Amino acid sequence: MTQAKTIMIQGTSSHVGKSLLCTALCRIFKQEGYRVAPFKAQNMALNSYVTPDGGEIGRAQGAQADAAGTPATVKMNPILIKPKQDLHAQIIVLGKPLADMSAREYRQSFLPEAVTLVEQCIDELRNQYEIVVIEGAGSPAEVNLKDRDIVNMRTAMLADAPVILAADIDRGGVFASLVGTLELLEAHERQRVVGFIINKFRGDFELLRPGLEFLEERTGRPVLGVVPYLHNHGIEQEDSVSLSEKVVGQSEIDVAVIKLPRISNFTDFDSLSSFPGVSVRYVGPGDQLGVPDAVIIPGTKNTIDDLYYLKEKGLEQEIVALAQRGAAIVGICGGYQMLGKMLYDPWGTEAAKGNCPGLGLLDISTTFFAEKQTHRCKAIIDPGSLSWLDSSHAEIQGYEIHTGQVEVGSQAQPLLCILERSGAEVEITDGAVQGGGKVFGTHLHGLFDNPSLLSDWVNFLRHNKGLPRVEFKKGSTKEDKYDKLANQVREHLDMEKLYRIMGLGEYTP
Ligand SMILES: NC(=O)CC[C@H](N)C(=O)O
Repeated sequence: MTQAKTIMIQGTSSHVGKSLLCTALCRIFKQEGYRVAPFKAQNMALNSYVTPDGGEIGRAQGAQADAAGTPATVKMNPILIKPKQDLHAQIIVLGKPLADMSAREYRQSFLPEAVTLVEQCIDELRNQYEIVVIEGAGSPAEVNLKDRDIVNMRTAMLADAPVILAADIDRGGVFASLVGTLELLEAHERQRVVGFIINKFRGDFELLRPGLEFLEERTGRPVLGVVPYLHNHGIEQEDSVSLSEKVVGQSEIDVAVIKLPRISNFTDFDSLSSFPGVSVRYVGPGDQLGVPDAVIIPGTKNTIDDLYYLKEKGLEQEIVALAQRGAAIVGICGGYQMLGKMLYDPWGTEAAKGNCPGLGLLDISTTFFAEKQTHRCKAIIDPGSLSWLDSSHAEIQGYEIHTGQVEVGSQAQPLLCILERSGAEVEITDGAVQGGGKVFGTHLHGLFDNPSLLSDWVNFLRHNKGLPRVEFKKGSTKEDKYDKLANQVREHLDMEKLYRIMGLGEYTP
């Protein structure tokens, strides 16, 4: 059986744009007619993606599979590390939680097996697809971590992948970081590096040219592309760094999202922040909550510890006071659980801290179980639960990632009924509402990615302020965005050289 060709993007550091470059490559090769799969051996992130069969992987590989036009599978990101408490993380293996481990336990008891797992996944993908686009993590030159590397050069060797080193010119130091990274690699690793990509360029190309010549002369390797800084591409990246880059301007509707220490799936609010007239402010430690029109408590890897955070920072009282003044309050997943009266953690699934009273804005109580629910869902909002929702907008989609189970008390009303979970028909109520829809919560992530529901909610907030209705004009689709990204990146890549390096034959534009 012929195995897929492979190409790997590694970086000189984190956040040089590896994920986005891999997404672009997945789409470029798809456009060229290849069957493409993305791969990253191990991710550390709290934003995760639920595969169609209910497995949990990093969001970047999910987006890359979408860009490649293939269903995401757990093999594309077999290990996902979700930091939970300071020194502990939940280790997700092949889409399901394996155990909570300290860094030391991970290294000693799991890493040796991990190599075999990574190898099997790469082999399977290579047997099934024609091209596998592989992403590294951080930098391959962390000499202190070399013995535990499974995600950079170890993966490149297992996949027999040529490696392109990418660097971020916007940060500066690009020549030193590329030459320095090469220098610190072992000879056999260095041989794998076939060229460079200078990413996030926004200067005068003529001024850069001597630098490129220097690089090629000094290292004997080509610069395969100088890719411009791409703004507003609208494509998800999972790094938490990207949250601090989100900028907000002045606008008519002020939505405050509490930036919990273990915030998860903050991509939930991307569509909301693109809605005309809405600004989404992430309120972190030291930021003022102020008097927003709505407060959203987002998902969290650790509801109980993050609830203590709200209490310690005085945010609990502030949010309750805002609710009393009539602000809209929304809780998504962990944030939904926090809005309730009590949270019980009899088995210490979340934290060592046991039970904890919630904000009491919804008459619900949550108990955390060992079993985690990860599903893509179709659901229907209960008629009459949200006074502001047009009844023709009640069918929604979302996804679940939680261990908590909620009981709804008599003062609250259930929000919705899940009708399909991971492809199977079900009938499960979820979420709760009080005050006709002023305060509500649900376990479903991706709620605001339902454009009609989003528009109705924003217009409800506008109505409360005496502002006129606005319609949410559907922007470009995800498919258009991937095509645009691919076209922009392709234009700045030496495709002929890339094809030759990957053994794909002649490139015909
Ligand atoms: N995604 C989330 O917000 C999860 C909430 C909570 N940690 C649970 O597992 O139930």
